[in-house]
Amino acid sequence: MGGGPRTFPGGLSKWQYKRMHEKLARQKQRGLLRHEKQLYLARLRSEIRASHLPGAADAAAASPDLGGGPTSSRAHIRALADRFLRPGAEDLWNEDDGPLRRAKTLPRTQPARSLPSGARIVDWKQMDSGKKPSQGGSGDWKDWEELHVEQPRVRRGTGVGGSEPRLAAFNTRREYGTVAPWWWQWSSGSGTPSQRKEASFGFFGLKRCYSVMHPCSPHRESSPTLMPLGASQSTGARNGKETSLAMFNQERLYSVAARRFGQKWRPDSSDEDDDGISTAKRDLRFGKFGAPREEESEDDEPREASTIRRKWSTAALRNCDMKKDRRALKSYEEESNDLTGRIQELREEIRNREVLGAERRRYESRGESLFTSKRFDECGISPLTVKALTDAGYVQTTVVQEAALPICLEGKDVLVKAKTGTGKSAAFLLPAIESVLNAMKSHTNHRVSPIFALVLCPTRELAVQVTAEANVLLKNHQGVGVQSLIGGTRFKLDQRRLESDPCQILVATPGRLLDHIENRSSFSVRLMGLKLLVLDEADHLLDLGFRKDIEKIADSLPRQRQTLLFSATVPKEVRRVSQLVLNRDHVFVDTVGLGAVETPIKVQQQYLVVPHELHFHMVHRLLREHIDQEVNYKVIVFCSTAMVTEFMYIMLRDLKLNVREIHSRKPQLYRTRISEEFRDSSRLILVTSDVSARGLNYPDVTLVIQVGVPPGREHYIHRLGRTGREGKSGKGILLIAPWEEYFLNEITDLPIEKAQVPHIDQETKQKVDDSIKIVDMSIKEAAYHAWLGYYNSIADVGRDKSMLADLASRFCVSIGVEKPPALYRKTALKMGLKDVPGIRIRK
Ligand SMILES: Nc1ncnc2c1ncn2[C@@H]1O[C@H](COP(=O)(O)OP(=O)(O)OP(=O)(O)O)[C@@H](O)[C@H]1O
Repeated sequence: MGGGPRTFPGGLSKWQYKRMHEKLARQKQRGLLRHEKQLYLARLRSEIRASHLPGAADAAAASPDLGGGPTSSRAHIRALADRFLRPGAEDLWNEDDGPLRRAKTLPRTQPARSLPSGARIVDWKQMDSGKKPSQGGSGDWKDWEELHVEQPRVRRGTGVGGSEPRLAAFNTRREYGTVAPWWWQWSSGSGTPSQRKEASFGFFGLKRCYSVMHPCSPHRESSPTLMPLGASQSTGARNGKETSLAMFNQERLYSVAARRFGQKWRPDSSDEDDDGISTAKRDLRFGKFGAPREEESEDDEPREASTIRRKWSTAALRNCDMKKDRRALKSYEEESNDLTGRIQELREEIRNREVLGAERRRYESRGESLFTSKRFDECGISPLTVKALTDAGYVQTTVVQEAALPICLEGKDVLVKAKTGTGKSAAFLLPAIESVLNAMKSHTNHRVSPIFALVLCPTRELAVQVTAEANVLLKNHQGVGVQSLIGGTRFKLDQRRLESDPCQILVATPGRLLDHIENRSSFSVRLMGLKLLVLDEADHLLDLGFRKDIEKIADSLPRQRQTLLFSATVPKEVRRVSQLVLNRDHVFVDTVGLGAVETPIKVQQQYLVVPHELHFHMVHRLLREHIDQEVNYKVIVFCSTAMVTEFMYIMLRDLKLNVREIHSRKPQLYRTRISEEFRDSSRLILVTSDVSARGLNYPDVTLVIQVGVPPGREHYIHRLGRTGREGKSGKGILLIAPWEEYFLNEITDLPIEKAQVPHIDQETKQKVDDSIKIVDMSIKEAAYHAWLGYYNSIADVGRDKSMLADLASRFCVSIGVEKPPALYRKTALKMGLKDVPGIRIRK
């Protein structure tokens, strides 16, 4: 394994080194966020303060931008607004920023699942009704067996079973969901909570795009934007088109924001004096967009405002916020030109959005048919590539390919979100090939053979798969090559391969790529010609575990390049950190849609709540049942850790099931061989860990079983996505213990149902118990340690150490170990498990 000359400074082991990096990355992320918040609040404070200083009006006239410094305050506000309010950035909003859609579409009596804007609204509803999501489950598994065996199928969320009181603490997410928005709590006004909630809905329902300025707003309480729903709607845009126009009207946002600080805003001239701009001009600016004028939507200064302003104005940023030079006003013609350009931009944005929306509606109305009517020969890609595509059976584009290809081929940076199994690989490989072909035309230096396109994948198997797909697409292009660079192979061999067979497209895993960058200067030189960088499974690559490596890699690549990010899941945090690699003007292509179900519609999703002690028996039972029903079965069983995977594999093999295993503890050659075998066969079961969760395209998987809670919602979606690919049907089962039900709160928007628990007869139970017995004790011990480490790292579970120890003991029973194996003192210390009852320490 490994093989490369990776050195770990300070004599650290690989794992210590990895952990240290993860910790540093976490700290860095926290620091960045904190810094950004502080900066933002400081800007706001300085604005308010400036407007209240003696002679502020004069000063404002003389020096309208009191921000000064490297970035002016208004420029910073504009930058933030740009980032958070551009079309498609809705998912960057925090839970407490309020609902995303207009209030009109969200009748409060409507069931949460049918609300278009999804989970956020559910939280508010829960808050309203004081209802809590179901917390089923009994404490004792023996009682449970009697109680649950013939339990009728109940849809989750309808409140089944009683909750296990001491496990209620796990429902932290639910608790967060009910916390009032921070700006709301901040409010100094009176009123009943429900009234204030109405007000907040009204505010965001009407002009959510303004709320980025809200933290500094000194007049929240009496602003007309805080009116009840009905009233606020009456001042909203008058028809559908106007609504969308108003949504994109960023100038208007800046203007309103500036007014909130007692200053005026001037489109596209953030640092300029706004004096002298006539109302007529302002009307011209806003009237054409169909949005109401500022005067119509913004209230006068409220009474409480001055008090709050005074309070805030005590914060001082001193001279560093003072603008030094006064800038010249733009001429009227320049203004008009700006405006015309802006209108054009807005029109384009709206058209793009309409096209994508229409495409998505078509996609959904076809019952999630994967393909569009657009053919590859209409996409502007090389005829030789089209020929290769046709040979491979690709004629029509899929939804994501149709949506992403034109933008990628334009050379723009793109972040693409599309469901699992919908053809994202081709959507980034085709632009990569085009980019290479273009670069080769202009490349004249034959001494070094540059790598023009680099694709990063989080796992080795995925990198191998993407390389294979690229090879298929390149088959008619003489002189264009693709290679993979993955861990688990010998570094020297990689080196020789790269030198003897230079490629233009490289598919790599981050760790091994970094080894080459850091240790081979000739390799870094080859990367200097890079034109295109792709991050497949981008959210994972930008996650804490990889981020440091990605940052280092990005630092060693040319800044003038195109970057494409692809994933089936794009959480908010990832949208934020994606700016590490994307340029500011990147496009976000979301073929899933905000509030839409993120999993393939044709995949039936169920969950089973079974005590830990019976998990292995239940997996065997489910597999047997599936094998009986499905002639060409092909099943993937996901386990939480590599060692639990190993345990499960040995047990199932002993039960005479046709089973294979892939996890990180296996040598790479073995992993690749098994992966290929599983891809090409049917009537096979693959037991695996999260190394197989993302991107891997195993055709015709009929069932995915997830044993225990996945680390997060995204993991659940990606694991499930191994079935129901290319628009086919499939089935997913999540097997959890009663205390793991907290996870269901993370996937409330997915169509998952509680399934009837199959009965396990005594004979089957005995058979499984016997197979558990034959597993080697060292594997059981390792599985226990790994299990403990896994759940300790999950915040919802790891918080209460004594409970964790208790649950781990129950896991021990399930793997046939009476007494929990002892931990090394150092490990226990690191995990915060020293002196915790139930945790044994090695002497
Ligand atoms: N235009 C097309 N025509 C026919 N088949 C296609 C087309 N595009 C992709 N496919 C096939 O669809 C399957 C899924 O593609 P791919 O692996 O790229 O999905 P994905 O969206 O990247 O999935 P994941 O999110 O799991 O990574 C593959 O078998 C691929 O060959």
